[in-house]
Amino acid sequence: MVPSRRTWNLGATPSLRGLWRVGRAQEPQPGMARPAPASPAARPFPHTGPGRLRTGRGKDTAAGSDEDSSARSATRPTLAQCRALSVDWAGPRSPRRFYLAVQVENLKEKLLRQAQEVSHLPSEPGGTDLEKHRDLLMGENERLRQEMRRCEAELQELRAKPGAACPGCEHSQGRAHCAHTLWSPVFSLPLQYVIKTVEVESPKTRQALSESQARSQHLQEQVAMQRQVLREMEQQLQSSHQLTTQLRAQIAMYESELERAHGQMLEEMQSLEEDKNRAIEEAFARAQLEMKAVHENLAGVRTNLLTLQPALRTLTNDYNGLKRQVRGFPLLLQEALKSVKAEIGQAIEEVNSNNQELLRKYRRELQLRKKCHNELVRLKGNIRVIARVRPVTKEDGEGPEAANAVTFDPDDDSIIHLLHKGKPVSFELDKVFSPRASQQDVFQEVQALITSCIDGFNVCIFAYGQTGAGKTYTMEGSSENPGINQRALQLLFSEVQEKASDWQYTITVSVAEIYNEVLRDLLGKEPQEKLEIRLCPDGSGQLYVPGLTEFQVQSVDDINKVFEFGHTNRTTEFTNLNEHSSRSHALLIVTVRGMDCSTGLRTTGKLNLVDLAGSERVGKSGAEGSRLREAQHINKSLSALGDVIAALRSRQGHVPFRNSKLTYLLQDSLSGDSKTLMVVQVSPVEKNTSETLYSLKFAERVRSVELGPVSRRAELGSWSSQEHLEWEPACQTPQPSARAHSAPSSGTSSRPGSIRRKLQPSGKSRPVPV
Ligand SMILES: Nc1ncnc2c1ncn2[C@@H]1O[C@H](COP(=O)(O)OP(=O)(O)OP(=O)(O)O)[C@@H](O)[C@H]1O
Repeated sequence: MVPSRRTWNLGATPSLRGLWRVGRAQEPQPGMARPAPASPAARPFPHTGPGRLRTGRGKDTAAGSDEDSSARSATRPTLAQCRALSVDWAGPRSPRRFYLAVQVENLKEKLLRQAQEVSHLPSEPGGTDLEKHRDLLMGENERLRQEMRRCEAELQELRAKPGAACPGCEHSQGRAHCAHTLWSPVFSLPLQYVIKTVEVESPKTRQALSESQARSQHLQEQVAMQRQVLREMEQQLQSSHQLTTQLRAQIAMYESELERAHGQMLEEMQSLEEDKNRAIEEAFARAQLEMKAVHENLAGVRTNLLTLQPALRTLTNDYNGLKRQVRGFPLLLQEALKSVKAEIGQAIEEVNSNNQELLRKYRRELQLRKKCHNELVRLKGNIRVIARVRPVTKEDGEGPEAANAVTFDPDDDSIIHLLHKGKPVSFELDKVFSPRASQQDVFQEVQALITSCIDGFNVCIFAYGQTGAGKTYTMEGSSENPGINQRALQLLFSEVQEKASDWQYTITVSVAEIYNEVLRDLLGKEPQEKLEIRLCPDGSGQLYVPGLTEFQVQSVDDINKVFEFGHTNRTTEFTNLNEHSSRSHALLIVTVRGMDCSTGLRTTGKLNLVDLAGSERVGKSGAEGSRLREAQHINKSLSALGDVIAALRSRQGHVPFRNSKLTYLLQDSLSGDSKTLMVVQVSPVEKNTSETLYSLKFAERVRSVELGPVSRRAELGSWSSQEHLEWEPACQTPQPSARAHSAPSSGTSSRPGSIRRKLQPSGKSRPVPV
């Protein structure tokens, strides 16, 4: 404890004894050298600091005299030192005075330092240690000040006694302030005491001071922290103050706005109140006006009511009158119905009679159409001859023999030119098809004939020509490019389909061949069986073939099956089919039977599609045996066909149908108003020009037979038997006269190609060259 250290016990502590020795050591001895003058910048007496004293205290006594001598030299102050300390240096430089001055200076310095420390200590209350330390320091200061005052007083006193010599002082003058006076027990004790006290307390003070400084440092840090916290809190408080100020300003603003809004609301309420009152007043005034108008209307209505009452009475009377009338209405209705029924019956009768009339007209028109068609065909020629030239094929070979010998007229499609043995020969037919003509082109030419079959006409289409000239190609064709046979049946199907709403049709087909004048059924179960042609037992004069199979066909598929079946029968029968087919006539007989659903009218038409045997003159080439026989039969049948066609065209009374099986079988399809078309197939190459020449001559001859007037008349009589129209027994309509319809128009002037007829020799047919 610092205060306890202040209890002085001078003789007890070793430190005091050390200090005493130091003090003695510092005493100037006689003969000692003056201390060396210190540098002006140095402290007045630097070696007299506490450290120096402490070092001297411990070691000087024991160690030796080096330090004592230096200390002694140091204790004598230099002139400069004395001046620096404002020591009166007029007399001898007394160490005593000098020490006092030094003491005073040291004390001042110490005092100043401690005063600084005290000023640096924080002045806040609550720091207990700090406060104590400060108190201590202040007490110490006070004590030091007192000490310093005392030293100064002593110093003054020494100055004031110039005559007092100090024993042992080397100077006689100025003894008054000789340092020796310091040695007097009276004077020296307090100083020693002070020195010792300072010497003793200085380390403790310094230690306490350092501790206090450390604590002070710590406290300063804490204080700094507290100050920081305080500053932050002050800032927060300041910002809170600012916020509060702002909020208060806002509240004030809101309050003023509220007040203003309240004022406005009051004003609006007042104006609304005024509006309301005004509206009520206006509504009231309006209501009063309306009420007045309603009253006026009511008065008017009352007046009207009074005037309407008589009208109402009139209406009531009318109503009663109507009621009475309604009561009598059923009677009226019955009467009206009766009269209407009578009218309707009359109308129905009229319609019936009209219908009858229409039916009659329809039938008449039908006959007229048929007549027109007949006339058209007649004008074209009932027997028409066309030629088709096949293209040159590989089978024709090469070289001059395969050279083309046939040319055409670019301006007239009925002319064909043949170069025979270097001579050009021309023929005129109804139409000539070049090798470029397609199957469809040829079919186009014949399809009018085919459709006439649906109307009940008999039609015959022949393919005539030498072997390999293209007869089968034209009639049958290939599956990809079918010929007339298949296209004809397809056309019949489509036509029949179109008329299905009014007519019922059945189409049947038969396939036969004539080989060596033997007729065979290619669809029968016994294809090798010979068939005969007979007259119908019904006395109609019609021919029929007992046992000839007829297949009913309804589609193209059915036709294909029929052809396939016929082909199979032919294949199994003959080993060399191609050879055989060239030497036989193949016939496809299509029968179309129809019935008009509304009139009951029945029709039957026959379409004979004939692929004739090759027309080449085998017999003249010296053939023998079966070949000769075949050739003779072919010759016979083709001659017969030529004769028949010639007879028909020339309208001869007798037509030699029975001269061959072929003409006999086709009799009903060649005579009357039936239509015949012959397609003469022609090979174009040089080697076949002879056969081509004969074929074309035959075709032209057939076509160019002149119709004589006698034949026509005679034919008029015979044609009446060829009527295909049959009538239902129920229909009482008289059968139209076939004669009338089939009669040709007067004269022949309307027939096209009359110029050709003038050029042709008159009518006798010649036998077909075979
Ligand atoms: N217009 C044509 N276009 C192309 N090829 C044809 C034509 N006409 C005939 N041909 C071909 O000529 C060849 C002989 O024809 P096709 O068999 O029809 O003669 P054909 O007169 O019927 O003989 P056949 O009397 O022996 O039956 C066949 O190969 C056929 O394909």
